[in-house]
Amino acid sequence: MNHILSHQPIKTDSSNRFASNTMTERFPRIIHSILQANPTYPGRVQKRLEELSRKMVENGEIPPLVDSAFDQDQWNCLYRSCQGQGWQETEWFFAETYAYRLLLEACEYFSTLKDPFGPLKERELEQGTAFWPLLAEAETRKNGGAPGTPRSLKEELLQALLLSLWGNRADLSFSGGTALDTTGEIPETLVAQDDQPALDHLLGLQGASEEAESSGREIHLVLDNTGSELAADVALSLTLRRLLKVPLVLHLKLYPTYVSDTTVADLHRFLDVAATHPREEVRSRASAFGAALKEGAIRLAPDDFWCQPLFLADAPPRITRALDRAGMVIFKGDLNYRRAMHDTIWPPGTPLAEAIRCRHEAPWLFLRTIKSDCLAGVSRERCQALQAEDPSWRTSGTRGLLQLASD
Ligand SMILES: O=P(O)(O)OC[C@@]1(O)O[C@H](CO)[C@@H](O)[C@@H]1O
Repeated sequence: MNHILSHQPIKTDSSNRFASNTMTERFPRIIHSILQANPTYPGRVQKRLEELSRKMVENGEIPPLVDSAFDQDQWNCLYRSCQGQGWQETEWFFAETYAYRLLLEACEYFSTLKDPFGPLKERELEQGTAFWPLLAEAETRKNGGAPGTPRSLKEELLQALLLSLWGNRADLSFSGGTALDTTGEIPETLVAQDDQPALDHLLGLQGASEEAESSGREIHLVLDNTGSELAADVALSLTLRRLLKVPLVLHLKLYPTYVSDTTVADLHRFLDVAATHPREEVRSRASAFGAALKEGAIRLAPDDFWCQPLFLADAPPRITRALDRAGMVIFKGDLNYRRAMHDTIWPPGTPLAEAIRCRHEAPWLFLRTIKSDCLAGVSRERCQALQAEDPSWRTSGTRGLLQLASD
């Protein structure tokens, strides 16, 4: 069995093969890729990274942060939950998230602001393929109503949501990114699809003008990876603005983490490269997004909460207040799903509300390519059928979900 059902967060021990493998093999491979991508790191940085990798492989004790930093006290408080434990015998959500913070410390990020994942992110942008979702959005916008394109506002919204969902496959902490599926149809590879209630709610937010902001009709989008996924999320943002005329708030990571998770710097770098793309559609979409940022119709909300091993039920008031102001919150990706569902493998059929364990004023929509075992809200029958079809369905990144949690 790859995983054991329980009401507790996934652990990095033998009870969960994928989590255990993350700490013994996958994260050490990420450290190795960072060393290769940053050949000019001084010896002391290389040594710290190699030591971090060795400790993980050998199930060494998880170390505290040692360099002073703005968030050191908070992390040392969080660290107490695992003090004395080894990397292969603790909660996965904490271990993995903290490992990325230790990686930043080893790379002296806060004294150089040099993103250790920068070369990897840049490589994806240089390929040019990262901008493909913007071409798909431009195509839909141009051909609206033509044969084979969305005929209704609902269909167009759904196509943008699915483009964003499958954009989550391109995640450098999981793979080098794969082609996006933008057929717009709901493939059978979605294990849950609350598309109709989600679309009905989104349509109810339609605002004729910007007064929508005061009436709690903002749509909040909690971003995930930069590159291809960000392109799909920029396309989704532009579609939501064009069709619903609602203001958007994009939540991002305050500093680099999980290899390709989007920071404000990443978003501006993405727009700068898109502005010089050979395809006019990409340049015009980047320009439209930049204009929406400039006029305040799209706002950015970076926060280090999204870099910490805290579940949404334990979010600080500044985050809760912001999300409760929304007309809908759209959470992108696997990590944010884990954050909402207490990174637990809930018994099949467990309702989302039971897994989330906190009240939220706005409906929460999850657009996730499934890359880890955490799951809720999927029936026993569906789980059994998926398991019979492909035992790796929970971690292969080939299944997705579009789930709506409304209190
Ligand atoms: O949030 P994303 O980028 O979609 O996925 C990130 C992630 O969930 O994917 C891996 C699981 O395969 C984890 O190591 C990591 O937390």
